[in-house]
Amino acid sequence: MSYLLALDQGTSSSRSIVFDRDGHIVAMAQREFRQLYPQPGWVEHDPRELWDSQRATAQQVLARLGAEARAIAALGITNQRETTVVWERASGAPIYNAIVWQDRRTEPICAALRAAGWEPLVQDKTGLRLDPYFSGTKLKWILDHVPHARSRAQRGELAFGTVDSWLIWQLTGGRVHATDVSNAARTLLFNVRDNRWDEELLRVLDIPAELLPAVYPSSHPYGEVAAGVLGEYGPRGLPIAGVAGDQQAALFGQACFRPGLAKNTYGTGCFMLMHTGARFQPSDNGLLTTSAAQPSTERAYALEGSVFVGGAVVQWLRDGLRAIATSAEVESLAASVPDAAGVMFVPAFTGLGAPYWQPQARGAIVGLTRGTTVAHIARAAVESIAFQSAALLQAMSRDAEAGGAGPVAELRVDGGASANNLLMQFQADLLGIPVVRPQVIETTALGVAYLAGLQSGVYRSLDEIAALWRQERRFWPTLPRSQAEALMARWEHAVRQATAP
Ligand SMILES: Nc1ncnc2c1ncn2[C@@H]1O[C@H](COP(=O)(O)OP(=O)(O)O)[C@@H](O)[C@H]1O
Ligand SMILES: O=P(O)(O)OC[C@H](O)CO
Repeated sequence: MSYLLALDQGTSSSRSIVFDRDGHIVAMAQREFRQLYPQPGWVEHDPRELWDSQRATAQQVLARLGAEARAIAALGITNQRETTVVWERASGAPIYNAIVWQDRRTEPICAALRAAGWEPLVQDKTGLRLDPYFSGTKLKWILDHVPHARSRAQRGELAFGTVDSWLIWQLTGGRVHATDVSNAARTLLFNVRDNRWDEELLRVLDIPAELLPAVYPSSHPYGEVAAGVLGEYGPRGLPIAGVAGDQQAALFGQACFRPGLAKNTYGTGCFMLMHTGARFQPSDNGLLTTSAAQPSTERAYALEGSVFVGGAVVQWLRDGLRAIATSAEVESLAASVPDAAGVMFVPAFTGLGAPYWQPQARGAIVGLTRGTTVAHIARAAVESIAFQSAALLQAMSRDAEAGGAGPVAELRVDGGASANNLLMQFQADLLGIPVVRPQVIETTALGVAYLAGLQSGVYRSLDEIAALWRQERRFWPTLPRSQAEALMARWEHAVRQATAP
């Protein structure tokens, strides 16, 4: 029996999961770490805590397996994307905290670059936008603000990495400085058409090339875990064989390998990705183009849209309004009324992401009457997750049609909030296509386990992996299309109210 170990370094916790060859979970451990908010709009992690928490969970699952840990054929790494770490090559010490993807401090840098007319070039080469979300301006900020950082970088003394590179460095005892295409694609520095760091973009952002990691396919022999790093049960010479950004890993774990196959992850935010095949396809509808996980040197792309506040709206009901005690309770509260009675909730707490890109928007609850109860607000909150996701899928479908792909036939779902049946049914009703939940919703970790398994010979083909995908439940649309369209029109009206100056 071959096992695969996936390290999933997420925004709020580090997880390690061991899968068997059929994609079943054998052991799992999770640990949270501190979120640091040094100033409004700033979000940081301590890179040492990311590594310590990740290592601790890996050691925990290995200890749980004991002698069976020897059956682990390979290790895969998947991670929160864009988050930026710079460290000293000699000592391995970070020179600044990790600047997290949510951090907005580099908006002035982005605004200056937009004003100088760089956005079309950036979009054409990277598929991204000039937004603080991505690594490039975060790296520039560190080089601009940490004393001597740029000159030290030019002398080759420093290393930059997204979280995958940081973990690879630690796991290999500082021997390997590398990343994969799906992570490099989120930096603003990587030309996703040619799969290489782009000299012109490096010049525009004033980034010395000496900082950059080597870029490999998502299935690749990255190196071996150094002796002792994973404790007494760490298998000797364990190969790091798969690396991918978490959303691309989830697309892979959902077996979306062909154009038109799409998944939506319902976590704190929502991330919808649709595979678009081997051709770079720009979006005309406010989405990003990104590299999908690439198990070989063959190109693979996806369209991506992110909703900033997804399951987080439920956390707000819990912690802000104190309307529920646990996130799961929202389902019964929302189900206690037949509908939201005309209430629309636009949870634009931190602006709106794709396809609206309205950083100044703020939350709005509209359509209140004397009859409105907390149950209606809870229902509208749950529905807002589906409305935002439906707007993404509409944009994606328009792009897919323009690119010659057929319509999206079904939406595969995962993430914590995909457990909410009411939400999933409403999603299917709005979309007019089936919403399909797999048996394993840890698809991020599963995806990178598959990538590592392809490299290490546990799997021989994508078909073999696709055959392992198992449906747990399918939600069929039941609402007449005219009613769904009327609801979407009311949603768009509410969005306009939330974005009005
Ligand atoms: N039954 C539920 N209905 C709606 N939202 C839920 C439910 N259970 C969890 N959530 C939300 O899902 C999110 C957690 O999902 P998870 O996939 O663990 O997120 P992340 O990976 O972003 O930390 C939280 O925002 C939580 O409020
Ligand atoms: O860590 P998650 O699951 O919130 O995902 C974060 C994304 O990768 C950010 O782009």
